[in-house]
Amino acid sequence: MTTSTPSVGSAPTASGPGLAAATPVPEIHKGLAGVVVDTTSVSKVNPDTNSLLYRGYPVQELAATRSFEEVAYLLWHGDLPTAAQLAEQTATERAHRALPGAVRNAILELPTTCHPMDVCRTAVSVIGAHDPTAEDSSAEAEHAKALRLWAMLPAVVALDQRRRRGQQIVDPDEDLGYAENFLHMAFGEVPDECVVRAFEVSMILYAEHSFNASTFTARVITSTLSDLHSAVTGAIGALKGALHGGANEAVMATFAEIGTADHAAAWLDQALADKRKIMGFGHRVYKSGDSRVPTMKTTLDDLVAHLATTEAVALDELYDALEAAMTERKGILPNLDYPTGPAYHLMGFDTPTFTPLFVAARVVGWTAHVVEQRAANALIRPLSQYVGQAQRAVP
Ligand SMILES: CC(=O)SCCNC(=O)CCNC(=O)[C@H](O)C(C)(C)COP(=O)(O)OP(=O)(O)OC[C@H]1O[C@@H](n2cnc3c(N)ncnc32)[C@H](O)[C@@H]1OP(=O)(O)O
Ligand SMILES: O=C([O-])CC(=O)C(=O)O
Repeated sequence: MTTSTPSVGSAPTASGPGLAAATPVPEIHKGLAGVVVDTTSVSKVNPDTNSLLYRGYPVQELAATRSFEEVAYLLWHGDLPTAAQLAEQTATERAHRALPGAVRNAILELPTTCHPMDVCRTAVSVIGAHDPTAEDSSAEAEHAKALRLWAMLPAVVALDQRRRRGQQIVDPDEDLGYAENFLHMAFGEVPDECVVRAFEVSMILYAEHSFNASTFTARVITSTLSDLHSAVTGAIGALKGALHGGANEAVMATFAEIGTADHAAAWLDQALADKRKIMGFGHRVYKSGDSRVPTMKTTLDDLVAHLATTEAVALDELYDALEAAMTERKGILPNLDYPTGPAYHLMGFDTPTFTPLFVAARVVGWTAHVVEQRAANALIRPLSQYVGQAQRAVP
């Protein structure tokens, strides 16, 4: 429903259609912009220093030196794992990679006309329905469920891409690390180390980002004392939108529309004249660049140099040309979805699979927030300013 927008600010009174003359106008924070709603110790996004810390560690350093498995442990437990802790987590993760038959069948029942994010969302819901500990909200049970869900999501994403391509499903390989196994299940082989590392870096960078829209959704759902799978299912719905995770898919659509680097500036001028949002640019919190982009862009450049195909080089040139034009015209910089889109394309993923890859990474952050929200819960229920009809009698 569209209503007249109340003034944003702290004007003391308002008058207008249907409002009593002296109704006080509260300060409206449209989109909750600038509002601090709670504390968190999972990650710190600092737009002033253009930095992102996971449990205190700079994400760039983690991406350069650590595995995604180690980063997942860090986000869930607050500290990097010892060798024994990592070994225990790894054993559990590898033991839960294969999808239960009911989950696999539920995915295979879904039409290939639906978006892969719908498949992810449905799969998590089915996994929850079959989990005998679904209603156990102790921190221990929540961590165990989070770990199993994280272990299963690569199989969900890979299976869905393969069935859409009419390919045989590839079973997980317990001898491979998380990233290698994910790529093995998606493509039937483990690609070169450069590709594996690029994929792993993207997973680390995508894993967590404080109170973004999908994480906040997970926290809202948790705040009602609902269960972890419901929280993740809702978060997937929030991530799907093009203003959030769906932008990595939309970036490739933009590149396809532009074609080649020499068309980027003219395309952008027309798109801005048409008041279009340019996907992969801008951010609610960072206003002078997304802290994760330099790492992911270097990773993309490494991938392009490694592949050294005409297509890869042309895509990188188009990337640079659109970024340069957008910076010059609007001063709006890329967010993480801008380099991950072309990187996933060059790795061989189908474009609609990009946002499910984000899901597979962000499930770590979401579930860390579910546990944190539950530990110090308050029902999340903001207020609104009513701007509809004044009270009237039913005729
Ligand atoms: C991993 C992630 O989820 S990162 C985000 C991924 N999303 C995208 O890439 C989608 C494109 N980007 C956007 O739509 C926005 O930048 C958002 C939604 C991410 C953040 O937006 P907000 O903080 O709400 O800022 P808002 O949309 O009000 O933008 C402020 C101004 O910059 C403009 N602007 C911001 N981003 C863009 C963009 N990508 N293209 C064109 N203009 C933009 C707006 O039009 C607005 O201009 P105005 O003041 O003249 O009206
Ligand atoms: O923080 C945000 O609003 C969006 C984002 O970059 C993310 O979720 O990674």
